[in-house]
Amino acid sequence: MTENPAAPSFDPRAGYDENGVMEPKAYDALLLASFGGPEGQDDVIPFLRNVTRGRGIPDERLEEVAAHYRAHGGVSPINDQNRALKAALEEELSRRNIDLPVYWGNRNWDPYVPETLQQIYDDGHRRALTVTTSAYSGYSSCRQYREDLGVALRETRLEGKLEVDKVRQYFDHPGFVQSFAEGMRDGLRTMLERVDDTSKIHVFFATHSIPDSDAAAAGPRPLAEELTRRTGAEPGETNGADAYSAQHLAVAEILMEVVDEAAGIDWSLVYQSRSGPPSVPWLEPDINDAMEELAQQQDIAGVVVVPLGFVSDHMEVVWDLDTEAKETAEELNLEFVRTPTPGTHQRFVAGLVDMVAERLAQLDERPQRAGMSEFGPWYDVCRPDCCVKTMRDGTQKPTVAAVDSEVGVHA
Ligand SMILES: CC1=C(CCC(=O)O)c2cc3nc(cc4[nH]c(cc5[nH]c(cc1n2)c(C)c5CCC(=O)O)c(CCC(=O)O)c4C)C(CCC(=O)O)=C3C
Ligand SMILES: [Fe+2]
Repeated sequence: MTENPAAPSFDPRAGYDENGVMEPKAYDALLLASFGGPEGQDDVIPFLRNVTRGRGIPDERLEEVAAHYRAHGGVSPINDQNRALKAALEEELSRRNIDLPVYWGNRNWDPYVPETLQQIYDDGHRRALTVTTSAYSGYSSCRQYREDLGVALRETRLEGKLEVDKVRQYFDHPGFVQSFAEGMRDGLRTMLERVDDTSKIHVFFATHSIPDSDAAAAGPRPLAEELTRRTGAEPGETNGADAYSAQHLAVAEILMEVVDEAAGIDWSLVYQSRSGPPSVPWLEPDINDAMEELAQQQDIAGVVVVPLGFVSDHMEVVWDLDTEAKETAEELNLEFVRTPTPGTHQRFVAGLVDMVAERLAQLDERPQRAGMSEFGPWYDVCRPDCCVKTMRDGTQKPTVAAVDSEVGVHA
């Protein structure tokens, strides 16, 4: 199915409405799609080559990143976290008497997405619903997953045989938000025991930096245009003027509101883990720079870091926050508390299963679509050109789960 991005027409046979809400279907498999990570020293460089495939990241940068993995025995914590999440999803599905087998496939390491799709098909399933370990809109966090699924369907020749849809981005789903809220409560209590003056505490909401151009392309075009207008930003200017940062700011605001311990405490959204050449602008400020500037400007004694952009404690959390940002705090004589990621928090897992259950035609009762911010609940089926990125050779990859998807539909 092809859509004209300028004037999308909605084909009622496609099974979704003009708000991108997909009608329930009889899905017969659930795919947990994640990033993947190395499981030993020998995996580190091949893994990094996979991640940076076709993007010309210099070897020096790969070596720099490799060092973070090397220091942890060449093992990323992400795979064990996904095994635990898969088990938790299976348990929650079974608790609710939902009969849906769960499969796991990664973009960059074994088990890879194409093999997993083949396995799903070989096991006799024909309609898979995907949940990714990524909550926000953007190329890396949404579209790249949809592309990898689209490319995998072509590669395995399962196009037209296996239908693949995806659960919407869930940044403002109550399950995701509540798991952060609980961690923030505990983290702030710990901080308040060390620093008894709230004016000397600052909350940093930390997320993955992305290129400004990816941020500007995140989400549907009309929303990006509206945000740019609303914030009075210059074209290309970010931080609230693009869907990626606006979604984070909206969730941060909700958290500051629902967590009583946060009353009277200042906060800001900061970024981490930037890569790529310095000539390409990425979202700023970096958490370390922001901490230094704050310490210069104000009488500050402690920082609470909420890893708002991350679903589990993977390498970018344990290295860039728990190692580097913590060191910066120590140098500046600041107390440092990093609050938990959702991981396998019961509210988070139940929230993911709610979003799956909403989509299942075989259930008598489906949960309401929930979303706590003005942006949610997000689209089940992405808008035309959502989070688009044109490849270096000028082509675009096939995607699933969007109105302009050509694969993954009509099994
Ligand atoms: C938005 C976002 C998420 C969250 C959403 C999602 O989950 O997808 C995410 C997750 C992750 N990113 C991860 C690791 C890496 N990300 C890299 C590179 C990049 N990430 C980017 C963005 C994101 N990344 C971008 C714009 C690049 C630039 C290069 C490119 O255009 O691709 C590189 C290459 C080396 C480097 O340049 O740093 C590595 C090794 C791991 C695994 C950690 C572990 O092993 O525990 C995870 C979960
Ligand atoms: Fe998207």
